Amino acid sequence: MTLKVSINHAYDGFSVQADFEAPDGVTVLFGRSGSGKTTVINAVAGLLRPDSGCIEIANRRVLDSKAGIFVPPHKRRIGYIFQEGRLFPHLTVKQNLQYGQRFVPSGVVCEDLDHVVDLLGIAHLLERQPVGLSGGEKQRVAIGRALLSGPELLLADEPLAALDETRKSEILPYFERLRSELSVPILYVSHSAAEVARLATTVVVLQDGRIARQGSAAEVLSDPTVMPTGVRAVGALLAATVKAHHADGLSELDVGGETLFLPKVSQSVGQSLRVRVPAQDVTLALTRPEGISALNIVPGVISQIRSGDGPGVMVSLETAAGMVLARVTRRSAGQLGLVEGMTCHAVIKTVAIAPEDVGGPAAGA
Ligand SMILES: Nc1ncnc2c1ncn2[C@@H]1O[C@H](COP(=O)(O)OP(=O)(O)OP(=O)(O)O)[C@@H](O)[C@H]1O
Repeated sequence: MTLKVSINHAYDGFSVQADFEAPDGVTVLFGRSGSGKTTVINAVAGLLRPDSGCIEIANRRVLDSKAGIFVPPHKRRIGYIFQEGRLFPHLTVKQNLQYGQRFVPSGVVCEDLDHVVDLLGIAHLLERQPVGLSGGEKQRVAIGRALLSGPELLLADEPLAALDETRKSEILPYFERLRSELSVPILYVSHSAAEVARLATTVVVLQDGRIARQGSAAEVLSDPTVMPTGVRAVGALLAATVKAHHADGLSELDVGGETLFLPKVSQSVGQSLRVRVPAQDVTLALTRPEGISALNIVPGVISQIRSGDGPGVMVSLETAAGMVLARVTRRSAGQLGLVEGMTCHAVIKTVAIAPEDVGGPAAGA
C-alpha cells in the first residue's frame, strides 16, 4: 500500500509544494518548525483542503482538485496519532480502544483487539481511566485506538514531542514494532534526527515548504546539506548484529565484520539493529592509535571531504562497517593532510553512542 501526495497550498506569505510517495514502512516528514510538515499531514488527513493537488491512499483517490474530489477525513481510512493522546477522559482504556473499532467499514478485516493490546503492552491498563495514565501510556492507547479503526494509513504528528526523554524511549520500540509487524504505512512527522535514525524507512525532508530531499534514513542523516536540525545532528547509520553482552555493561556488535562496543543494548544476541554514530563524536587518526581509551577503531578510505562556511569539515570514510562520517576541524584536516583516497582510522568512543541512537531491527536502514 502506498501513499501518493502532490499538493500546492498557499497561506499569506508562505506556500507549500510537496510531491512524494510513501511506500510501506515508516516515512518520516522531517523538517524544522515552520517548514510545512503539519500542512502536509493535515492535507493527507483531510483536515486541510489544499489549493490544488492529488492524494492517493492505497490506490484510492481522496483528493483530486481538478476532478472536484475531496473525501472527508472520516471516510479516508486513516488513523491519526496526535502529539498528546487525546483520549476520551470519561471512557476506560478498553472503551477508548473499542471506540476506534466503530469506524471500521463493514466487510473490512481489521486488527484484533487482543493483538493490538498485546503489541502495545497495555493489557494491565484496560480498566483504567485516562486521567491516571502516564504520557507514554496514554500515547500507547492512542496508537491502539488508531490501529483498531481499520486504517489503510497511520498518521503520527510528532507523537513523542510532548514526552520527556524517558517516555520517548519507552514509546519508540512500539513504533518499531508497528513498522515490522503491520502492513499499514505510517507517515510520521518529526524534527528529531534520533527518531529518523530509529524509525524511518524513507525520509522526506521539508525546507521552507519544499521537498529538499527524499531518500533512506542513512542517506539523509549523512548529508550535511539537507539536515534540517543542523550539522551537529549529521551522522552515519550502521546496520549491526548483537554478538555478545559483557558483564562490564558493554554490548559487542558485529558491523560488516568490524566489532563495535556500545553501552549495553536491549536487543538480544543475534538480533539486528541500527546504530546512529554522530559525526562529531568520531575522531580520525592516520595510523591505528594505541594507548587510547576509545574501544572502537575502524579503518577505512576517505571517499569525500566536504566543507561549508564554518570551521569544520565533514569527512566520509568507506569502511567494512559501512560509511562512517567524521566531523573534524578544517585545521586538523589540513594538518593531517587528509585527501580523498587516503586510508585512515575512525575512532568512536563507546559512551558517545546514546540509547536513543540504537534501535532495531535494522529493516530499511
Ligand atoms: N492557517 C494558516 N494561516 C497562515 N499561515 C499558516 C497557517 N497555518 C500554517 N501557516 C504557516 O505556514 C508555515 C508552515 O506551517 P506548518 O504548521 O505546516 O509547519 P510545521 O513544519 O508543521 O511546523 P511545526 O513543527 O512548528 O508544527 C508556517 O510559517 C506557519 O506560520
